[in-house]
Amino acid sequence: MKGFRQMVGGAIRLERVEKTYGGAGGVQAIAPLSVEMRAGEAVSIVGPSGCGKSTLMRLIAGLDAPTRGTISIGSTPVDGPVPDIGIVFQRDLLLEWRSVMGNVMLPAEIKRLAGLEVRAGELLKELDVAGFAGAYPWQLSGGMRQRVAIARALLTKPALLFLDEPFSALDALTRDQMNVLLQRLQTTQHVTTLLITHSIAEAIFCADRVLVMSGRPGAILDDIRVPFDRPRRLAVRETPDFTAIGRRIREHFEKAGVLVG
Ligand SMILES: Nc1ncnc2c1ncn2[C@@H]1O[C@H](COP(=O)(O)OP(=O)(O)OP(=O)(O)O)[C@@H](O)[C@H]1O
Repeated sequence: MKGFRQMVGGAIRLERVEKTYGGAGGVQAIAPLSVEMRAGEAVSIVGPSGCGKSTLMRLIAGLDAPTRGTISIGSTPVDGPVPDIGIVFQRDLLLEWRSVMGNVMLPAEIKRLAGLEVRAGELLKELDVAGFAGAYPWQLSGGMRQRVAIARALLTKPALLFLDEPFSALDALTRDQMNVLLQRLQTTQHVTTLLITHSIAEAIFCADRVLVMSGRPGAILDDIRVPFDRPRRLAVRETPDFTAIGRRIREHFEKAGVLVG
């Protein structure tokens, strides 16, 4: 485990990565793209629908191979599924027949890791669902289910946490709560986080850096550092600096014609 942790603990580096589905004449999802993410950094990716955000995440996770270019994590090239990575999707993918604790402990069972019960309990507490450890997913609200999915993703202390539009199906208030919770987790869990979102405010609030993607084939239009201290309160969204970053992102989309203001 320690050796592996060293392997995935480093920076994520993409060099001239391209992805075309379906061979020559197929759908070019990612244009040649180079970017680096530091270990422990929280990065959001925001971009129009179909621009290749999920593709990019799948490539970094090693779940799909680039057509051209290279990806490495630390000093190790990504040439297959990256182990020790927690992934959260829009659908929580909880197993309905398992309790909350049973769902959170699933990665430990699959990887045959013993002694993670205490960590599971701590994560449920940190995510404010400790009182529901014995409940079943169908007894929980959407926001609570997603908290459990995040606890499950973090159980084995992954170096990387990837979230693909995790809060898109939640109501606005619950989504705000989840944003506060995610940025709190990023400071307590010291995990490199990659968040894909359609929400400009969410992208800024949750991250140290926002990558703005163009329409397909996806390229990086802008790379914006987010300067706010942590922990962050929602009120930061009303500050002039936050508004200015939001405007800068929106202008990219307006210029590209994907957002009419
Ligand atoms: N397995 C696949 N085979 C063929 N084309 C695909 C495949 N996966 C994605 N695509 C295409 O690649 C492009 C990028 O898709 P991707 O899902 O990465 O975009 P996205 O930015 O995550 O979209 P959204 O915001 O709508 O979720 C799209 O045109 C999509 O139709």
